[in-house]
Amino acid sequence: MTAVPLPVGPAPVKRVSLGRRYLRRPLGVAALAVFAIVVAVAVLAPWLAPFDPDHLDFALSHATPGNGHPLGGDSAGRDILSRLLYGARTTLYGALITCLTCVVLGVPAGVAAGYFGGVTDRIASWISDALQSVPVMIVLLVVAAGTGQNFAVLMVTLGVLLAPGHYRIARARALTVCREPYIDAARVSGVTTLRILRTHMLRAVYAPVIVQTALTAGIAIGLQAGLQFLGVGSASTPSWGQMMNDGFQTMLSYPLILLWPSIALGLTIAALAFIGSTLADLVSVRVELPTARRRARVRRELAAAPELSRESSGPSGAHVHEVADSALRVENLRVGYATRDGVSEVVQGVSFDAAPGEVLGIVGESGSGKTQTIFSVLDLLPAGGTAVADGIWVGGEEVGRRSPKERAALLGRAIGYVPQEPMTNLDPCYAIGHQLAEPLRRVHGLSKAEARQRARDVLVRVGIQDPDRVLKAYPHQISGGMAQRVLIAGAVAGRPSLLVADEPTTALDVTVQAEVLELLRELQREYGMALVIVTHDFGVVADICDRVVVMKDGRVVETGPVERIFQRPEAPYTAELIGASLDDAACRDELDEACSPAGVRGEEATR
Ligand SMILES: Nc1ncnc2c1ncn2[C@@H]1O[C@H](COP(=O)(O)OP(=O)(O)OP(=O)(O)O)[C@@H](O)[C@H]1O
Repeated sequence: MTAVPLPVGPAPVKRVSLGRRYLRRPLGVAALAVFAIVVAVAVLAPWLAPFDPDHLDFALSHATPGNGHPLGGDSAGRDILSRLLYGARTTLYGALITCLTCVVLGVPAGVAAGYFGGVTDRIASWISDALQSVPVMIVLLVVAAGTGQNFAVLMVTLGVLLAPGHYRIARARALTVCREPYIDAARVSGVTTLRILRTHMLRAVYAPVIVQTALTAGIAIGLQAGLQFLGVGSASTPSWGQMMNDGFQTMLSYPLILLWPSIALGLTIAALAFIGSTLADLVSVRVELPTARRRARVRRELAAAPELSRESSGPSGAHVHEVADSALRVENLRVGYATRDGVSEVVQGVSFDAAPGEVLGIVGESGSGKTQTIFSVLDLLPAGGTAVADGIWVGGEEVGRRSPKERAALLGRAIGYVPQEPMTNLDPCYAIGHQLAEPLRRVHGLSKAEARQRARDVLVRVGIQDPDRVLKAYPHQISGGMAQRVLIAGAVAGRPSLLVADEPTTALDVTVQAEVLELLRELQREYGMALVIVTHDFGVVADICDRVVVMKDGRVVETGPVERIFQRPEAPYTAELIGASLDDAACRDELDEACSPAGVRGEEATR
């Protein structure tokens, strides 16, 4: 196999600017090129136009292309090419006025409504709704009649009528951003409201506003042409809408007169629509989903890695049980992400196992690869992540080579999962009862009544005092500790043989942490499950684990029984981690106890 160099550890993420990402989209680049040509034509029209656009030459009336007039002449005998070039000026000038009006009115109003809420939001939203219910064309015709067809006033009016688009986008973005902790932090540290609005809020809305502006420009150009087609606007100013009106009169006998302005209008509106949708794609999709080819490349490179150097990237960790005796066995697991510089390998040949009835802790500092390891076991790696392993066994059966569908079928049946953040893992739109009963019905085929009863029973089992109230409650109506109990109830409701818990206590306060750990231990004993618990805290390991796998930089640095690891850590990194946990949790009795030889829990460290 060819040796492929792998950068060890995750490569730093390079921020690529919106402009550079845009230039990688061929359709977007083509649209931008077309629009740039229209802009250049509009600016350079006086130099490019071969004739005065209003010069009448009756011999040119309905003339076909040729004789120094590449596009021929219109009904009144004017050069079509010259009028088309000058028409681009009118079109873009009108679109510019409309877009500026939308941005100036819609964006500050939307940001203020989202940020301040209350009366400001109600009034601004009411005005926006009212403007949206107004028939645009009729209002424009009335304004045209009332202002002597003043083009600029018409375009400003159109901007006012289209401003709700910008308002809604800015408001929605501001509503999300103003709840972010960094905005609270800015407020608390005394940053003025004006500065928060200017630096944080406006920066957050600029990308969607650019997208909306591109789309609005297309709409404005279309409506403007419609008005000119109806005869609104100065007859002495060349415009594409007017030219279309002229061509429409003689469409059957001289179709070319209608064709040229239609092409110009169609191309410009299409270019703006493609620019808008390319930008929308770029600002809304942050994660690039890997193609099948990219995935295959990562897989090939990961598979090639062990042959490079066993010392630097070979398997790490060890097994202590036979495959048939293990609830979980992972052999030489590698996880990689494709980056511009090659594959970034975030888990590098990790091996470990856990027996039924055993509690295995996977411990390590932040970024050591714990979550990536267990997500590979669950087949829940984020988009872009690829895992390869010599084998993953659950309950003695090899599952690593099964299809994604078969892997998914293990979740909720053979494998239960308790996540880190209880609140974000419960859907705020559904009652707890529904969220617990639904998987039992879908996965285990229970009837509605049976699923509800099973959900109630597990809630009682995880220590919820008033299960009937909790079944009817929505996530925001229960505490974080209760939410974690609910998730534990959901994870064990299907009676799995393996329970995986990812930092299950990190988001909870200290007293609730101890209760949740105790509950996990009890359930694990009662159901005879293997419990694999991911944590960065040796206190948690001391509390409930039998064995521990210590990870650093995507590799296993040490594996062993908890008592041995605490008393005689072999790797200096393990000793460092234990020391840090002791410093952080000076009053945690279990940790002090585990570290003192006298405190060994009776059992000898036999493995
Ligand atoms: N989607 C991703 N794309 C690229 N790299 C990633 C991705 N997710 C995680 N990583 C990288 O994988 C490495 C291991 O991450 P992992 O989440 O497993 O760490 P961890 O040990 O669980 O730490 P923590 O407790 O902070 O989550 C990290 O350095 C991270 O940068």
